[in-house]
Amino acid sequence: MITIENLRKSYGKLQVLKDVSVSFGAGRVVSVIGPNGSGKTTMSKCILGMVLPDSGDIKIEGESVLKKYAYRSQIGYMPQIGRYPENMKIRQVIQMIRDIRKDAKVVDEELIGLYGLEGMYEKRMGSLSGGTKQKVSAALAFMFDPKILILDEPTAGLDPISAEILKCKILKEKKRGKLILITSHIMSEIEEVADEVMCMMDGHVKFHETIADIKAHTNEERLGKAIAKIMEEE
Ligand SMILES: Nc1ncnc2c1ncn2[C@@H]1O[C@H](COP(=O)(O)OP(=O)(O)OP(=O)(O)O)[C@@H](O)[C@H]1O
Repeated sequence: MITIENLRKSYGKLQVLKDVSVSFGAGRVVSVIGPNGSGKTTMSKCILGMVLPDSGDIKIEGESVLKKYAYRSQIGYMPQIGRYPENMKIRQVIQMIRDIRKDAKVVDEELIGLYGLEGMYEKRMGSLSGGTKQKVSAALAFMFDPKILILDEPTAGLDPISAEILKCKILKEKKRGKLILITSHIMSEIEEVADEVMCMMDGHVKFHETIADIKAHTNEERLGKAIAKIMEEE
């Protein structure tokens, strides 16, 4: 579904992506892991067209998406920290996005309901707690039934019940054939929702394997231990 070929990106002298090639298939949840600053968000932003790579290509269903924009309506994005106009009410933000996406055939309001956001519609974005802002971001990311979801540390700041709601939603959408890329540092969470782990290190793909293969070839039951073993080995 997404194929990344020889992607490179530098910010000034800092080479953040050094020849990244990887592909992700439909109906999969892929956890993108790696140390802080290893280039995970930069790769996601390249897929989203928010950062232009210096070289390489990104294809979605076989077609290059570089310098194009129509494809973005197929991607739902939940940023690490959602930034919204402070003065707008939740209701207005949701309405604004719905107006921008008037063309959307499906409007999925499941998370709005499960998170009880209607009850908070008149609150201004600037007055919301970090977790509530995350809930708005999650609801918006899933709203237009995108084929691809990119979720950057989606459960950070969510209480356990709200995190559980999001994990159930991720698994439900995966079953419907979506590709979901999740950046997370929480091993237990990765183990619960992901099928594959892609590990970035120093701008390269360190490994990209299914969780079952990672456990099998390291002979470790716990994913955290298995990953630590791979890091030590290489
Ligand atoms: N717009 C930018 N201008 C300059 N440097 C940047 C920019 N965006 C990111 N960087 C740098 O690129 C490197 C990779 O950042 P990136 O956000 O992709 O890492 P990450 O793996 O997502 O990290 P984290 O786990 O902390 O979220 C970092 O050193 C960061 O400071």
